[in-house]
Amino acid sequence: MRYLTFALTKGRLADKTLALLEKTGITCEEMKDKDSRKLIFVNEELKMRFFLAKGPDVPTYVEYGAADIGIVGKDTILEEGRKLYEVMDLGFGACRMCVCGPESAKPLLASNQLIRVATKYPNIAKDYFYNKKHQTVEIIKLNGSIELAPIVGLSEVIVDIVETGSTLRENGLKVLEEVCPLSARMVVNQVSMKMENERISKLIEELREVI
Ligand SMILES: Nc1ncnc2c1ncn2[C@@H]1O[C@H](COP(=O)(O)OP(=O)(O)OP(=O)(O)O)[C@@H](O)[C@H]1O
Ligand SMILES: O=P(O)(O)OC[C@H]1O[C@H](OP(=O)(O)OP(=O)(O)O)[C@H](O)[C@@H]1O
Repeated sequence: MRYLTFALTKGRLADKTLALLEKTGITCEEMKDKDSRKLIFVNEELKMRFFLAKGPDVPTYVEYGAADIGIVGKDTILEEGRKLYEVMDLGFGACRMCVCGPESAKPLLASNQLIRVATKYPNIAKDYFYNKKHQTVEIIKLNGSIELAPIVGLSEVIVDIVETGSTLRENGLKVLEEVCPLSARMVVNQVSMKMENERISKLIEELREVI
């Protein structure tokens, strides 16, 4: 039997991902050691391999077949636009992709004026405004602390993740429009889905039972 390889997302989603896998009996104790610099972990008994990667890299590993299965946020799946199967909503990591800004930016969203949109998600932002048949927007790519942009005058609005709403509140910003709900998803390589159908289907069933 060949090894089934899992690409898991580092950071916020990691602990919940490992906890969920553990509920189905998929364990990898070594992976919990936060001080370890080891990159790949093997469970010989289950014939499975696991590694943690930056979110945007997870769909890349899965599309190329370097990982059979990935666990990653829906935002990253949409942004990366890779060829893969999204097979399951895992429920955790729930948040929303939103257009946010100061209340004063609301009329701009309904006008024909060109607006600047700062975001870590340029493809999601572009698609959203294109589908809304909105006026052309200028997308400004940032890598973090996106809420700063309208405060310092870099953009009129932002497209970003909202979870509790605290970051917006503490910076005098509001949700102006909702783009889509988000959560962690399981994704599968298109060839692996055929070649390893039995093992992957069994895994999906087991995950369904514990979610
Ligand atoms: N409040 C939140 N903010 C950001 N992402 C969230 C939030 N809640 C859940 N998520 C999910 O967690 C993933 C982001 O995880 P994390 O915050 O570790 O990465 P990141 O901040 O984008 O990475 P980095 O720190 O490398 O820039 C998102 O892709 C999203 O699906
Ligand atoms: O609604 P909230 O619960 O406040 O969560 C949303 C905030 O969390 C994320 O930022 P993150 O902490 O990842 O930092 P970053 O902006 O540097 O990416 C996101 O980009 C928002 O800024």
